[in-house]
Amino acid sequence: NAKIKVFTLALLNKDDEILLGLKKRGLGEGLWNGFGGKVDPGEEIVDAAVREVKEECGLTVLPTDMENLAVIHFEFVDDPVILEVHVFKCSKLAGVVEESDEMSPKWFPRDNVPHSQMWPDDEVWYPLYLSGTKFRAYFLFQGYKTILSYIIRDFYDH
Ligand SMILES: CNc1nc2c(ncn2C)c(=O)[nH]1
Repeated sequence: NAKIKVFTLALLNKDDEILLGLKKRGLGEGLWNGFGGKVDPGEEIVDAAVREVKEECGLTVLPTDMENLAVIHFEFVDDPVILEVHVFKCSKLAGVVEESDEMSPKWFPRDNVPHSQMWPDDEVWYPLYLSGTKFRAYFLFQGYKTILSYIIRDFYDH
């Protein structure tokens, strides 16, 4: 009785930096991550991505400037809920970065992010983000720290 929960994840970059947020509560608390969250019922995924960026770091992004990078499915042993994370990247940002209840934002060099304080899967697929390769991926987790197995297929359009 698998149930799919759809999330967004936006990787915002400017020149050679990426904006990450330190999650203050909820799923991924204490980890640095891109900005995103749940997609509301009836909401377009890209619109949810735009909404979450605004809510979590104050920046305004146009839906047309959100580039689809990946769809990643996360399964957790003994948990029927599968997370379907739609990863976007965007480099056309407007507004001023603001701290929110959810996130403490900080700019990092794109090629030097704090992987030891990020989701373990990020280290696996982050090089594809840096090289701009579109991909689909599946990760099987045991708890939130251990990856039991994963598959990465490039160019998820087909
Ligand atoms: C489970 N790994 C994982 N989950 C995420 C991520 N971003 C949002 N969510 C819910 C991520 O990077 N890894």
